[in-house]
Amino acid sequence: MIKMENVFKRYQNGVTALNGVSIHIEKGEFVYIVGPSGAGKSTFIKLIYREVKPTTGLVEINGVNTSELKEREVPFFRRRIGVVFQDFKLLPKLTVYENIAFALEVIEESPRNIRKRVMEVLELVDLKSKARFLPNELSGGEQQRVSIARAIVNRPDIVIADEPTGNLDPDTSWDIMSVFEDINERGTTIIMATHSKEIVNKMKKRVIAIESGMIVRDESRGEYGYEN
Ligand SMILES: Nc1ncnc2c1ncn2[C@@H]1O[C@H](COP(=O)(O)OP(=O)(O)OP(=O)(O)O)[C@@H](O)[C@H]1O
Repeated sequence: MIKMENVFKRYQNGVTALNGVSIHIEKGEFVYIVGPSGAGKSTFIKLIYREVKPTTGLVEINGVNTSELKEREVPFFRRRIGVVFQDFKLLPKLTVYENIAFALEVIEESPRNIRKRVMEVLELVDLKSKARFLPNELSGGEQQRVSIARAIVNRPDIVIADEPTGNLDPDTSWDIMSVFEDINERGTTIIMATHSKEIVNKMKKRVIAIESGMIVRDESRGEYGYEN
């Protein structure tokens, strides 16, 4: 499902963010990406949804070589990938409902289907009662739940999350993690970059550690492995 072979990523300023990465991630896995600041975690995540392309090497997602994608094919490719960010990235003038529906409107789902799917995901993240609220009327954890709902409303095969609990307090972070666990139990692959030692050590999932652009550890029930 996610395959990288000997991937190098060098940015235009000359920084080599990834330095020969090879990895396979299968459908339904839950994977933590850990490592020091600047190690290349975000770059690894961005390669998966084709925010960046490898300089050399192969990145294949759901059988698609991302280097071969044309710009106009990228939106279609991304329909099968949900993305959750540390800073939520909700549209401030749209309600909770509209923020989620937007992801379906752009792919021209029928109004009936949109309503059904939005209500389903709002139920999953336990926010039905706040459907008409604006993002700034919600707590940080609620906003992150909206952004997760938006990421999954297309029923993607893969959800990637870059530091999704980075702006949240510990209790709220655990709520968010249980939402990700629910989504994973329904068969969706989850790839999450995090600096949270507590979360990684408690969850006992696959852990891939990146340092200086290289994979230095890949354990099936791993630990965070750093002091922070
Ligand atoms: N768009 C860019 N242009 C140039 N250099 C970049 C760009 N994005 C990242 N880098 C550099 O690539 C390296 C890896 O960055 P990346 O964001 O992937 O690390 P990270 O492990 O996610 O770090 P953090 O934990 O601090 O978020 C860093 O040296 C960074 O400065």
